[in-house]
Amino acid sequence: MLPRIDFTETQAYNYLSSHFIDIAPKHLSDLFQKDPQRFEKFSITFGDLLFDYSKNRINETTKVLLLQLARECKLEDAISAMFSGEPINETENRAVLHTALRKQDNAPLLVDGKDIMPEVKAVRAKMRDFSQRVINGDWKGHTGRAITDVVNVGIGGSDLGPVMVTEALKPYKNHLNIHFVSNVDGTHIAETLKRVDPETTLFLIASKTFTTQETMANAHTARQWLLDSGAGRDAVAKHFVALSTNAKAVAEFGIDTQNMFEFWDWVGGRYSLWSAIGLSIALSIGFENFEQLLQGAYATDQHFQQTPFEENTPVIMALLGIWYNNFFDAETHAILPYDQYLHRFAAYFQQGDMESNGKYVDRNGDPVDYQTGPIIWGEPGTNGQHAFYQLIHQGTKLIPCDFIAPAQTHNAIGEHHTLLLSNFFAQTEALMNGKDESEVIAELAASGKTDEEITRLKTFKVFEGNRPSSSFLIKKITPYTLGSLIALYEHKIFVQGIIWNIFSFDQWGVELGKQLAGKILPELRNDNAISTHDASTNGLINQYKAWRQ
Ligand SMILES: O=P(O)(O)OC[C@H]1O[C@@H](O)[C@@H](O)[C@@H](O)[C@@H]1O
Repeated sequence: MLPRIDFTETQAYNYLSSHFIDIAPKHLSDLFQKDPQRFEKFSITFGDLLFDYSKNRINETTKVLLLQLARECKLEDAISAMFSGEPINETENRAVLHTALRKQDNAPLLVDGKDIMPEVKAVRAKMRDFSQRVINGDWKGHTGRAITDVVNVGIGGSDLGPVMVTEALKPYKNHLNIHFVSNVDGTHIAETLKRVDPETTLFLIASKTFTTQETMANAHTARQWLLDSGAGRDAVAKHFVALSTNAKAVAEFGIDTQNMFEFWDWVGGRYSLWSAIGLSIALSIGFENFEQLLQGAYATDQHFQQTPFEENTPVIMALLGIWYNNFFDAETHAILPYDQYLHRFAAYFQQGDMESNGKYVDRNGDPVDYQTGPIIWGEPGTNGQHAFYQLIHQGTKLIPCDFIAPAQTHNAIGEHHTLLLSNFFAQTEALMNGKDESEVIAELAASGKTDEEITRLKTFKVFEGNRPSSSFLIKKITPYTLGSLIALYEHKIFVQGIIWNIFSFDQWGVELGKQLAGKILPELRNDNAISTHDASTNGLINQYKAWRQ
């Protein structure tokens, strides 16, 4: 069982509350001036990844107190509980073992007294064999032609991870075209089917439960499309495979369970890209590269388990988040990759973080009286700079930012990467230092402005700075370093959930909307006026009925 500790009642929280009063008025640029060792003190190099957290509104005391907070919340026990397979997802009575999927050592891992590693390895071997056969053309479609296109049909955790990773690792891609269909909006599958050939397309029906409405609707449409093309029923076995925990539902759909890649209820959907759900990744970049991704994540798992908290990257990431969320009252957290290939990274962690820690009930079942998970958002730089950075620099909200950039690019074209990285460095510096009034006045005077103009304009051009950021500089985005990076964020989410005393691995908040949609659906299948809901919902439904076709 996970500990039940109200972190706001710890000694560390008390100390942090008074320490906050000291830190809040301090400017980051002063902290840097006073301490030439600041970068060395507040940065961690882990493999090919440099985590610089020195541009955060902390000093050594802050760090000591935040680490004390983690200890008082019994983080160490929680980490071993997760890795050892205790059922820490208590509301579903399940273990949380996405880490087992990337485990590289041979030690057994028991869940309910049974070693799960042989099954994990068997599915990995099956994925290796299958992906190799599809890639090298041995796996044929129903007319004997090799597969050219793969369509992953899934949503949420059965979509976002594979989408993000296949995009991030495009430089490693082979000849297969990979498509993703998630939305129940028929447009998504219709537009995808226009681009593929029924003779050479393989559908991966990715659903942990194999009951998700969107995925089932899209899967049935895809199967009908195949049959409508003239293919016989036996063609389904050559063009459909399932990635799921639910063998019964897979068989009912008509997919041979031979063509099912299994995973288990101890893998949360949003943590499942390491499982059979990653088959689209293995098909896209080859199994060796998929294994590299797992190995990179395993390196982070070891770092997380073995490194003292002082130098433990996910622990520090999490504690900084708590510092802003619970002391500075920051409501959001921006993830800003300076790498076009990482353009779905923030979207991926919107689910990862917000579905995990967007909860107001604590582990005792009581409502919390403090803030929990932040709103996660972000877009790649430099595009974000020309869109929302205005608010980050001069808005009224404090937005802690994570900047992520590779030192080496996969596309060394002219000076592009140098230009990109100059923006990355400049933004973190600008957010921290800002620009004071005297600098603004000097600049305006140098540009020939009159005294009157200077007086009128100067306040608009001042940047108060003191806006915090952390930077991840990665030697190169490879399957291995990407695996490490994703796992860092996963463990950050875990640490925060432990400290906030919430359950991070269930997602009851997604159920109510599904339930109500199930009730409304039959009401939309006829033309009768509806009066069973509130006035707004009735009004919307009735206008929809009046306007459709
Ligand atoms: O993989 P399946 O079971 O289709 O679920 C897909 C998604 O469904 C949502 O409602 C959430 O519960 C997500 O956590 C999950 O990833």
